[in-house]
Amino acid sequence: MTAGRWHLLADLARLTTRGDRWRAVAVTVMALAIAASAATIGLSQRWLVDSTVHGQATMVLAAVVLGVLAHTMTAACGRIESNLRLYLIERFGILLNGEIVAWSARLPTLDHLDDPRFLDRSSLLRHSTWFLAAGLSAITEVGIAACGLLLSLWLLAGVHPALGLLAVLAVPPFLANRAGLRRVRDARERAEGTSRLEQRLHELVIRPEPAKEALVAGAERMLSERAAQLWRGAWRAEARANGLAGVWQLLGWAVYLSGLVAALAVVSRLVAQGTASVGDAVLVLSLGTQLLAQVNVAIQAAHQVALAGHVTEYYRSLRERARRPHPGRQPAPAALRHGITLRDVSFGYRGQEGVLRRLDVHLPAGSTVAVVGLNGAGKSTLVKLLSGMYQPRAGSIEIDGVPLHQLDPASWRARLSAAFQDAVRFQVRVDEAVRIGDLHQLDPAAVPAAVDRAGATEIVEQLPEGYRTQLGTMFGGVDLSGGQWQRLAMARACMRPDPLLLLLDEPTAAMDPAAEHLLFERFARIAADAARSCGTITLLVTHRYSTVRDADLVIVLDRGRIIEQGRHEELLARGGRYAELYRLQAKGYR
Ligand SMILES: Nc1ncnc2c1ncn2[C@@H]1O[C@H](COP(=O)(O)OP(=O)(O)OP(=O)(O)O)[C@@H](O)[C@H]1O
Repeated sequence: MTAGRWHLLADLARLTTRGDRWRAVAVTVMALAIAASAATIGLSQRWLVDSTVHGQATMVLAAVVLGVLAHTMTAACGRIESNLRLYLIERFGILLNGEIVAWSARLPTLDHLDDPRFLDRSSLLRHSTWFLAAGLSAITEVGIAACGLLLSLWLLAGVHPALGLLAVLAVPPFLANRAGLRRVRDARERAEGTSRLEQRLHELVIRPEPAKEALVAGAERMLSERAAQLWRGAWRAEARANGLAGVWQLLGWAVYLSGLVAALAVVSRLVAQGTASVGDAVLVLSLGTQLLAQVNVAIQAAHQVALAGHVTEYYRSLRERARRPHPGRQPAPAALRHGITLRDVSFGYRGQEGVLRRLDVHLPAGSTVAVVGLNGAGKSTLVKLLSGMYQPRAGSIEIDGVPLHQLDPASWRARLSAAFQDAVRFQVRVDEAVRIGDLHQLDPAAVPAAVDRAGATEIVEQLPEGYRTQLGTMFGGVDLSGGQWQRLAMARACMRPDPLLLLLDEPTAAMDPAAEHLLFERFARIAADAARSCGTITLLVTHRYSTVRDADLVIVLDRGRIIEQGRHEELLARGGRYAELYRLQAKGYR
């Protein structure tokens, strides 16, 4: 184990005991008491045998009392200790899980969510909180088992120094165990990607939205069989590694057991020669078998520590990533005065290039900007860059002349409002689903006002319990139509009173034309008010050209490039790609 991991385990040890120091101390005391009583049992047995041989009745009685006390202490302390240990492990697991989720959510951009390595590691980490927690308590267990071992060896060496060699024979089971467990750990790590895929396939069959497509296509059987196949594959690989680890362990134990048999032969000889008592032989038998148990405990605990030590590397890297200060310190401006300027901006997702190429455009403060283009042109990607979810690979985005990466990401996001085509269907109460748009708004009137701005009041009034209606059937609530969900998403986007940038990425794709028309009329008024008060820019991504006629600026994207920009009339008059697409769509409606 590297110094870094020890460092981290020490960190985690502090975390585990945080707020529960006394329980942690109690566990350690109990474990020490168990280790001491194991040796006492051996001693009482020797005492019992020797006093019986010498006919010392009082001593026999005292040895029996000591033995009973030691056994009682082992049983009682064992029970209390294991309960306390479980309590600490579970408590720590909850704490750690909360931290992992909070750290992942704190990362300022989204590119880590496109990285399978990151996803595998964080999934492994979330599945391993028990290992981490158990690994920590295992550190004390290893220490205490080592103390117990030393005590037993000291007593054995007291009978004959050669018996102390049993300690050396405990090394092969340790090494064999380590080799086997390394295989198990590697198998688990290799299987993590497969188990994520298996989980995903499983969700496609058990969740209502994807399940309807799977059912229509008749693919549900194929999907569940594929999921089961993946699960079996991952399980077999782990089972194989476990089997091999078992073989290694057996080999290690075989070495130790031969040593124990040899130790018994030595002590029998000593008894025959009269240099050791029968009690000594009983002590060797008792301690030798207990030593076996102690070594076993130490091996299990060392296994836990090794597993925890490995996963802690991921824990540390996630923690460091979440704590790394963002270079952006400046707060977002109170109002936009000039606007947002993209200078030679290029971008590609992980391992890709050319999703956006050399964009140069100025979005004036207070304007309404429409972005159009064919599927895959890069429209949503532009929205993600403007919201700071991803950073340009080249060029810069400037907010009133300040590069976006110099702004504090939280402060910039607090001044954004957004509604997306694939809006999240929050399965919570209606008022909560809307309030998520701005959790800082404490005024109870803010939710109905936002719902009204999004033209969704009628929808809410028709629900059985109005704003208190539970949404989504997964939790016994009501389901909405696609367009109704989108209206709630729009209401969420209306929660912030003074956004600097209102991002609408095909927010009305699921709405009927009448609803869309009404909504855009309302939004035009809202945008105009916001533009007057703080220079808000409204950026609308759409495939419906009829909705962009009134925009101050239309940007036409084609395979990541801006091929045209200007007002609707200018672009029509130019007779280029925009005019072609506009006329094509208008013809379809005639
Ligand atoms: N998270 C991602 N990781 C990798 N590639 C992505 C990701 N998101 C989008 N892309 C790719 O980037 C390109 C642009 O996608 P984008 O969603 O920006 O297009 P769009 O113009 O909004 O398309 P549409 O009109 O279909 O919504 C596409 O080729 C897409 O495959």
